[in-house]
Amino acid sequence: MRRYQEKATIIPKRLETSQSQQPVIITGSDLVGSAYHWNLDYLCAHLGYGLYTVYSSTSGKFKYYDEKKVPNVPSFKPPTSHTDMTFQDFVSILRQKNDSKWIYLQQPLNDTVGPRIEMDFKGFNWDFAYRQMKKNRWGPLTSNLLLVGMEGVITPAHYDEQENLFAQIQGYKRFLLFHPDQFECLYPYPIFHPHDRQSQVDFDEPDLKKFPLFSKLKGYEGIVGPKDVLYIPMYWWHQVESLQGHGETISCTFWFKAAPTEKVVYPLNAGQKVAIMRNIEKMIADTLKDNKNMPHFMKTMVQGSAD
Ligand SMILES: O=C(O)C(=O)C[C@H](CCCc1ccccc1)C(=O)O
Ligand SMILES: [Zn+2]
Repeated sequence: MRRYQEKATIIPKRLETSQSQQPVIITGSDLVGSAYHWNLDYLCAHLGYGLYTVYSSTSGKFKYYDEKKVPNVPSFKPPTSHTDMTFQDFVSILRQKNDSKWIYLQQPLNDTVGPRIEMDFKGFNWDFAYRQMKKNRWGPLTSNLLLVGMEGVITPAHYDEQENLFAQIQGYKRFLLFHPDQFECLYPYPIFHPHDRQSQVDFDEPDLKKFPLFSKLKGYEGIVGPKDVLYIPMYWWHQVESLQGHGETISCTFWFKAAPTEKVVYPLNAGQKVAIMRNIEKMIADTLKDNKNMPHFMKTMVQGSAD
């Protein structure tokens, strides 16, 4: 956890998820056992010639942004660019070792893949995946994202709105995870901002004047290696780093929709509060139309009610 807090809680290792929406590193699941032999050469030979989205960054950090929201912030400067290319082209750029250029392939697995990859994909331990889905009452599986990163790439702190079984195939990734109730310490961007769901705090140079509560952050840390599966509960913040010295990383995510909320039980849990805050923020943004008034409007709303 380096400078972020004195000591992190180590993410526990288990044989499967527990029903408590807690992060665990699952060992021995063989969730992607049929892909343990995946490496760059094998993927080059068998992925076929479909196009893959490859992000590039000058800083090694790949802060996700929603292109559809860029018009909302005229001054927004995208921190990464992306192009679509064949996997073969991606690997040849990767092997040029041009260290000023950081690249990161992030592509949902689709039916353009060759027959060998399709066979490997069919060979995933789907029983295990569906057992976790049923046990935790998640919604349906939505997508499998193939991630191939240079060593050293970082995905800065953000949260996703789906449950995630994150399978590591090659290389090592350090995860920092933070419970949704650490919301106040991570200063998310406004919902209308392209960096919605991302933290405004640069973990390497935190501006503690602007983000004082960041120094109160308490989190979990875990390193996933080949064959490990990390359960990232929905709404949990996470930052991911491909560790130097272990070569490029290959991962595959299994994203599931949220469990349908049957009866709302009070008190609400932290994730439900995030969902409600997001809905309210969206309604206000839609009503105000002009996002500039948002901060003042919300401050007035809160301060006006202060007794
Ligand atoms: O699996 C996760 O949730 C991660 O954050 C893993 C992360 C890459 C995420 C890419 C991504 C793209 C668009 C939206 C959300 C995430 C990594 O491994 O570097
Ligand atoms: Zn994520």
